[in-house]
Amino acid sequence: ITSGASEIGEDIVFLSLIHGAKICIADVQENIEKQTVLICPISRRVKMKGGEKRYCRIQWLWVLVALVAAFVAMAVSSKTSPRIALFGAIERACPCAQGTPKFSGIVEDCCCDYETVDRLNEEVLYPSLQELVKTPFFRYFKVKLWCDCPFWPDDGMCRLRDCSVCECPESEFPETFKKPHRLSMNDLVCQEGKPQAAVDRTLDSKAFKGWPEIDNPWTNDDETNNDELTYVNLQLNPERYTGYTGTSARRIWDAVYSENCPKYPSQELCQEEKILYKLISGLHSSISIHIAADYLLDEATNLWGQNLTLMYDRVLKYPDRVRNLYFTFLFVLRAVTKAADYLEQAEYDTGKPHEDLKTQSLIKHLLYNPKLQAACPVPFDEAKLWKGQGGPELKQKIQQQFRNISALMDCVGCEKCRLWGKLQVLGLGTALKILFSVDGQENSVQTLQLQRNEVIALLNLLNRVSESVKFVHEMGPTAERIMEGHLSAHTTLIIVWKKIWSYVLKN
Ligand SMILES: Cc1cc2nc3c(=O)[nH]c(=O)nc-3n(C[C@H](O)[C@H](O)[C@H](O)COP(=O)(O)OP(=O)(O)OC[C@H]3O[C@@H](n4cnc5c(N)ncnc54)[C@H](O)[C@@H]3O)c2cc1C
Repeated sequence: ITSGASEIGEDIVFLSLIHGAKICIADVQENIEKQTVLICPISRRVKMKGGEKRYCRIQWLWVLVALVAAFVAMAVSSKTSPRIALFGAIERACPCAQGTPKFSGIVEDCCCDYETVDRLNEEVLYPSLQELVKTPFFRYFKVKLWCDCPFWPDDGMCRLRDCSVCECPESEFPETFKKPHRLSMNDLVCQEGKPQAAVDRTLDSKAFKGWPEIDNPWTNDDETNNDELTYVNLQLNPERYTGYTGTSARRIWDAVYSENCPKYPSQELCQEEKILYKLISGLHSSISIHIAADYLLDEATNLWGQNLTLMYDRVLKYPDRVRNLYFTFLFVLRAVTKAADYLEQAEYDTGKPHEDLKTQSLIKHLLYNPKLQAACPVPFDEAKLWKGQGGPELKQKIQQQFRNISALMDCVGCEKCRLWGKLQVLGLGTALKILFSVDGQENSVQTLQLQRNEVIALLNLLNRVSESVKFVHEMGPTAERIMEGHLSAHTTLIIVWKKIWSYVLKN
């Protein structure tokens, strides 16, 4: 509310709060002998004694006075009716109360509109994917983690311990994934001392039961080579802020963009190159949104939370980046639904029959959801691509470019970023493989063969992008309001805090 108020409004709100605080301080002083500090409950059902009731009544009264004062102040400052001023403020704060959404119509080059994507994501995709990625089959990812950059040496720009993927005891791992005695006792110490960051690095040939060992032509890593590979529990290594920044991170993104799309956004680009750019940009947006959604706000107190300013500065300020995020979402979704027959029949064996059945049923629910099939049956139409003269050559060129992007992931100087970078690039590579080719041939689902790790990467990527789309949809309007407002809530809060502080110092 203070964000809509003028200087006078702030003063009134400030005075009301100070008087409320004064009563609070007096009461705390009274209660000092009892050594208790009372926090007033909102619920009336909480049992309170007479003195406590009185104290809370007075405190809530002052909150009411502060609200009324803000309401009056806004009316005065906006020279309009209090109702309009107040609802103006609420409208800015509440995304659901807003008129035309910023992104509407069909997502470029796709077959669904923004509103449908948001609705399907909220009702079907996000909840199913959240469940799916927690299952034993989808939470362990096989990856070569250490830095093996073919382009330049790793310069270790990782600033926080949160960059590291850490190792933990074998005991938490599904039996079918294990190869006994693979993990040495020396490796068991968690780098961060936090169980939630723990990683098991064992592997086992049984884990590939029922799944072919085939190299993906779109990616650089040889997926059939199990040497030096590590199993990582993705649930324990969330993609979030790691402190990886500066020239090292910048160099990777610059290389990714300049390697593949030197001229973008010039119109000289052909459609296919534009699509590769949009996929990378969409992935980049999604990574930035995850950093913003789970950010280390205060290193000293280890306080994590949302950083809407970062989301605005890196993504929302550039509408194309939001559009590319939605495009990437629909592209990957199309790949998943196109591979539906294959994914339905695949084996999801982790040695836990109950959980494996659940995985199978979640996959079916996702692939054959009636709402999804009715509202967005073909999220992206790949059939219109590679049709022109030189189509096959162009496809090979782009395949090589994507392989180079995949190789660049070995240069990421932060272990956790490398983990998610590799997973998501493999996920995109798998989507490209499903939609476009196996060895440059016209693809048909019948001949499609996927590795277990490719399927894990594909579905985890879809989940990551789904989370980003949801976060943008829900928090984007608030972030924009704060950043684009006349007087930002942040600025107002700072002013009020400064006033409270100077008042405390003076008294
Ligand atoms: C593969 C990879 C994974 C990473 N994972 C993490 C992680 O998990 N946690 C973490 O904290 N950090 C991670 N990072 C680092 C993070 O992405 C940023 O590089 C870092 O936070 C510094 O951000 P920046 O503001 O310099 O801009 P960057 O995000 O580095 O962007 C560099 C430049 O790219 C352009 N750009 C930015 N976004 C887009 C877009 N969506 N589309 C098109 N162009 C764009 C802009 O010109 C921008 O200046 C990762 C980096 C890489 C390469």
